[in-house]
Amino acid sequence: MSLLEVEGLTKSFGGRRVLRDVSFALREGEIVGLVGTNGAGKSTLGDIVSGITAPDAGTMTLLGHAYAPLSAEDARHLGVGVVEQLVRIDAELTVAQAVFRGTPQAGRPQTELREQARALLGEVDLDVDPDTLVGELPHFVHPLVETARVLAEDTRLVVLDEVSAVLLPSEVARLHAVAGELSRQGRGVLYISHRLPEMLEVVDRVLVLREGRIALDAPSSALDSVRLAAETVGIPVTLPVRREPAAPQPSRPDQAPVPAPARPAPSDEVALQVRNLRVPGRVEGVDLVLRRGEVVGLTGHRTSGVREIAGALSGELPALSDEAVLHGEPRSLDPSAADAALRLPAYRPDDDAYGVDPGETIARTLTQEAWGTLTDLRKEIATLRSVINTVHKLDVKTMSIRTVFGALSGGDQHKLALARWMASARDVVVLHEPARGLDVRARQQVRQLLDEATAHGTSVVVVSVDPDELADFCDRVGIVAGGRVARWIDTGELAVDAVRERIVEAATAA
Ligand SMILES: Nc1ncnc2c1ncn2[C@@H]1O[C@H](COP(=O)(O)OP(=O)(O)OP(=O)(O)O)[C@@H](O)[C@H]1O
Repeated sequence: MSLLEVEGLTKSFGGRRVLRDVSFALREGEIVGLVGTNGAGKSTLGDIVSGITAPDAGTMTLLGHAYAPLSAEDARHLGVGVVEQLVRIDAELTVAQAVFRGTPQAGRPQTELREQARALLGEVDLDVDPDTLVGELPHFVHPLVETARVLAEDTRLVVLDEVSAVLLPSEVARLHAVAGELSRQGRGVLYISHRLPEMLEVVDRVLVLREGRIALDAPSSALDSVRLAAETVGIPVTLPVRREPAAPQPSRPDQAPVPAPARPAPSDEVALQVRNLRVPGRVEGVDLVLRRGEVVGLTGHRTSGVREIAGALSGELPALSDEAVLHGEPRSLDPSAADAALRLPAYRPDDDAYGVDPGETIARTLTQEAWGTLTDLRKEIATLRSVINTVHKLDVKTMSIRTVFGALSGGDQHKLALARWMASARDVVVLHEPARGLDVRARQQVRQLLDEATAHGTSVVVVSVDPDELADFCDRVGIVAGGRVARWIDTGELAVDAVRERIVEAATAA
């Protein structure tokens, strides 16, 4: 039986029509993937289904009854829950209170909630004490707490909006186990993601949203990630009725988004050398050599020490080393060492609003100049041209450069913030999750930003949970475990898929 039926949904923001006549059905026990480019309208559709946004037109039914939620709370009462990647739970609550907030049990004493919360956290495989304050948890844990909350309610349908974007492969596997369990219980899942290979492992069916419409509705068994990427960006492919298990069809190069060409090899000149890097209790004896123009990736479990290595390089954590040399100049890993401190600039997409005022226009965000102070018309025209070029080059979906930054889709915000940051990136920099939440084409655009920077001699340390991002962007990838780099994977001679597999294998074993 259909759990959810959506008929003719339409939604516009300002003059931009985001959804046009969207119709689909989701059956009980079905896990349906929703993909599309940045700004395609996936979150908008997820928000309508989960009551956060009202459609302009169209109807929905839930288990055969008319369904038109007035708010997210209303939707939850009617049986539809949502987990958003950027959910921020009140820092003052305990984890147990967070799990039960908005449910009939909310307000019960902590002693009563604790054991039930522990069981639910166990279901999402989250080893967190229910008495911990939410403010003490890293942000990536919030969506998992939120998933436990969905389990606490009698939710018939769960919308997972890019929850996997910030998760390690092992954590994604847990999320998939939860989705599988929901499906076995006859509940439905609408799974929004840009991480296509992983998504295809769990969903039964995939909807591709393109130009506001459902451009493809196909069983996952008929797709692979290359075909799905092509469908996402709108290059038509003919789908076989089912996948041939013995002989997978080779993808024709003209069907796939064009892969970025190989980056020129980094120079032999050493940009940064650190010997025996230590962060007491977390990192032990890491040696790092970064050549000029090289992109080196680091990944590992949450407790592996990978974040601490990055924190030591960017001067956020006090650290020790036997030697640290930046372009031949001795440096100190002690952040308080005045002029000699290493303190590499670091970009983090999960910094609140990327350090950008969400109410500021795209134009001002990119120019970082107060308008009205420019007196030279030619300079003003050149500045605006460069803003328009960036918006075009990065394919940002907006009708005007005067649109406020906060109204852009998550992926478009991230692309612009990264472009702004990279414009002033020099020398050696640390990038955390540079492709987080980006569609297949946007990833190539970020790769291009990196290529341009490295061609000018910038060297980059990429810290990431995403094996595809690491395989695609980096010359070498270090798998961190137990406070050390357990293994280096050279990406140069291997196809991206093979590198991805090695990273997943090594990171899972470490
Ligand atoms: N509240 C809003 N006000 C104005 N425009 C909005 C609003 N919410 C969404 N939009 C616009 O609607 C379009 C679709 O946004 P949406 O967030 O649904 O895209 P998405 O497919 O989820 O993208 P991403 O993959 O980048 O998260 C974007 O162009 C965005 O700018």
